[in-house]
Amino acid sequence: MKADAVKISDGVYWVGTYDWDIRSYHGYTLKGTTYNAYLVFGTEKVALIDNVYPGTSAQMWGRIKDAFEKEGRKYNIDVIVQNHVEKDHSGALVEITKKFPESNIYCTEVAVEGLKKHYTGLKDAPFKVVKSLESVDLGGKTLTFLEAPLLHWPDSMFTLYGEEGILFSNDAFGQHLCYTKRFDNEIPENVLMDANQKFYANLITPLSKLVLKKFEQVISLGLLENIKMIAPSHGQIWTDPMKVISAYQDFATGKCKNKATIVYDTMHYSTQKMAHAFAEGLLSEGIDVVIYNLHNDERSEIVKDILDSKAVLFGIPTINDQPYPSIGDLMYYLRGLRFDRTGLKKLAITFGSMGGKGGAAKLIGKDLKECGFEVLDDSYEVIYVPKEEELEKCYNAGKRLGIKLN
Ligand SMILES: Cc1cc2nc3c(=O)[nH]c(=O)nc-3n(C[C@H](O)[C@H](O)[C@H](O)COP(=O)(O)O)c2cc1C
Repeated sequence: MKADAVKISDGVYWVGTYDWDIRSYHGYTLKGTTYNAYLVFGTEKVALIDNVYPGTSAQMWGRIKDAFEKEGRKYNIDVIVQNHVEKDHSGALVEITKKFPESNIYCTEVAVEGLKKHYTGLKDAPFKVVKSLESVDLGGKTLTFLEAPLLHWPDSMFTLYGEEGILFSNDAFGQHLCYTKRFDNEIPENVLMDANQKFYANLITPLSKLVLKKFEQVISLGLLENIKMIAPSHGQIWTDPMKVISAYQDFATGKCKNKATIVYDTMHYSTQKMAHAFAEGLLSEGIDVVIYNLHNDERSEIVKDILDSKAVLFGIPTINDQPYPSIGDLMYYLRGLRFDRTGLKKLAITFGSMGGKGGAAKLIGKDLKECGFEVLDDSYEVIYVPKEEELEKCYNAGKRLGIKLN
């Protein structure tokens, strides 16, 4: 198909694809995303950095053809860089190697194994294993590789086009957005930063310590000041790298807003009344409050707000001697994300309505401790519909928490 390449710098083009229709990706809700691939034209060689999700490659081929026409160059890719194994960045790799059998695939040693496990067509592919600070010269343009194990998979690496200071960071610094403009400053800033936060919360949170280590390494190698642009594999390209780097530093060190997230579910609206009373108490102390109802809202959005909240309040009624089960989905997710990996524990309060012995609030309090939260109180349980004085107790508890957070 015919599709235009987007020039992002001298001899560098975005040749990725729009996925307009995707609404859920490994449980992450989104309204479309982009799979960003980039072509870098040196005087001698041409490199393709990352590629696209299986089934979307027609767009990419259209853009690649367009970029070659724009540059007036012979249609040949010499260097294939695969920063990460995951299918949304490697789905066209077999096609690419078939079209350009003379080209090498530059990736980490771990990536070779991962790619072979994903694609039988790569059994005898011409891999070229690279290590940190090894380079390939394209002629006037140098690509330098930086291994980034576990950021976010064991195979991950970054590629730096040194002369122009463009960091091809793959998933790091990405956002699931599907705008038709490619740069950060071409879309509303709040939308960009919100998408960045959601991406960090869901994919990078458990890696916070590694993020800080990687920043230290990049600084000690003197690379940071050279980075003028960050071109991730999803969403917008950062022309202001420090904006996203400082956001990552804040997230990775557990810096929070004066904010609390309340998450609840309810069968007959009693727990909801309690949630609203806690919210009013927090608001009376000037704390920002975000409320999610587990019946309507899903985990990938909820954790975005937990990320920069100092406290989280969980309200769950008891059913069959257990917490209402919708909390289980979120709880398993929190257990993996481990918001305390920053070294700081978020405060938590649990509450809920019951009809008999109750116990849900205590049970989820125990689970939350195991997930790395500091549970302040797990005893706010009321029988059936909360009375005015019981709601006042919730309000006062919210207020006390607000004072603590200020
Ligand atoms: C199917 C069912 C099972 C329940 N099991 C229990 C239980 O085991 N222990 C208890 O204390 N309450 C139990 N309850 C009572 C609820 O916890 C109670 O109605 C509570 O007020 C519901 O809070 P909500 O209005 O926020 O949904 C049960 C309710 C239902 C509908």
